[in-house]
Amino acid sequence: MRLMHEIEEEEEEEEIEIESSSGSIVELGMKGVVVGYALTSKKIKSFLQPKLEGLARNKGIYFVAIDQTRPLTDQGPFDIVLHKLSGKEWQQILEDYRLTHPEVTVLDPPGAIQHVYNRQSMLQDVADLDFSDAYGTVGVPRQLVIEKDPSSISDAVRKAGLSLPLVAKPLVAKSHELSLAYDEYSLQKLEPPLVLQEFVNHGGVLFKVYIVGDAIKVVRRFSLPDVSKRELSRSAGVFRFPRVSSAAQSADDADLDPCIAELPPRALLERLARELRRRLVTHQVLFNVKNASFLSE
Ligand SMILES: Nc1ncnc2c1ncn2[C@@H]1O[C@H](COP(=O)(O)OP(=O)(O)OP(=O)(O)O)[C@@H](O)[C@H]1O
Ligand SMILES: O=P(O)(O)O[C@H]1[C@H](O)[C@@H](O)[C@H](OP(=O)(O)O)[C@@H](OP(=O)(O)O)[C@H]1O
Repeated sequence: MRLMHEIEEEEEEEEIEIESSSGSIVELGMKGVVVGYALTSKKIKSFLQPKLEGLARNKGIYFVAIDQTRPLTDQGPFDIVLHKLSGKEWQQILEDYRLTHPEVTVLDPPGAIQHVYNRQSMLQDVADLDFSDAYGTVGVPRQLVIEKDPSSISDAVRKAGLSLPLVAKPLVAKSHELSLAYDEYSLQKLEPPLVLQEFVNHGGVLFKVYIVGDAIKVVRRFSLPDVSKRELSRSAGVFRFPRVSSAAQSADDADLDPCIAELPPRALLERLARELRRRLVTHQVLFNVKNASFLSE
């Protein structure tokens, strides 16, 4: 991204006109920041809302839709390319564009996304943190990656010594996709590639932490309730929980026991954000924090 003072110094630069996503022609002069976006229609609906566009416009930030049927280099000029599309062809287009336009910030480069899309590589960074201080500890639940062959799962689980119930998540992250397997026999019903994690009782509440730059925002969400030994012994099967802890599950205003409702200490989040930012080369960090009982394990 060009810095404001650099833009101001470019005295000879011509004013440019762009068509904003609302369709109106915008004269940018020398001060605007143009964000070209390539998003799914789902993401446009959830993210690019009129309120955001208005706020951004007031700050001189303009969102411009990228036309995927035309070469990227023929569009813009952009200061930032914001995208959430997958596919090899699109990745190649972005990589080529980054080479010819090093002055443009691509959010995020395909290589950096691959790293956080895959739950194994993403969680490896967390496991490597070796993070423990006065405010708590951070770790990854005991887990196992199953690449293929559902019939081998129960053997692999036994060998790894994982305890039931087990949480199953697609290896390549798919938001809010989650299943819970209560018994060994049912494990063969799961669909690899996936990550199997020991279920961690956490009081039915979790904290979702959003970090962009120096800004940290924590929200409280309802989660899966604790599983007691008694319940485990009486339950069998695989249960899907596709929307667990999604935005509709907000517990921000719920009247909860302070023991489970207390937000994670700010100092812990700041340190965690700092550490992860060093390791994950993406521009945004988003992670879920279970409550104090999880952190103190
Ligand atoms: N090992 C676990 N033990 C207990 N509950 C878990 C465990 N892992 C995940 N959960 C529950 O499932 C939810 C989804 O967790 P997951 O790690 O799959 O996040 P995600 O799909 O990456 O979420 P998002 O896309 O919302 O960031 C968590 O919010 C939590 O409620
Ligand atoms: O609303 P929160 O709890 O923050 O969860 C988000 C997930 O973390 C994102 O992964 C979702 O985006 P994708 O569906 O593009 O992965 C995102 O989808 P959305 O942009 O359609 O709302 C959300 O589901």
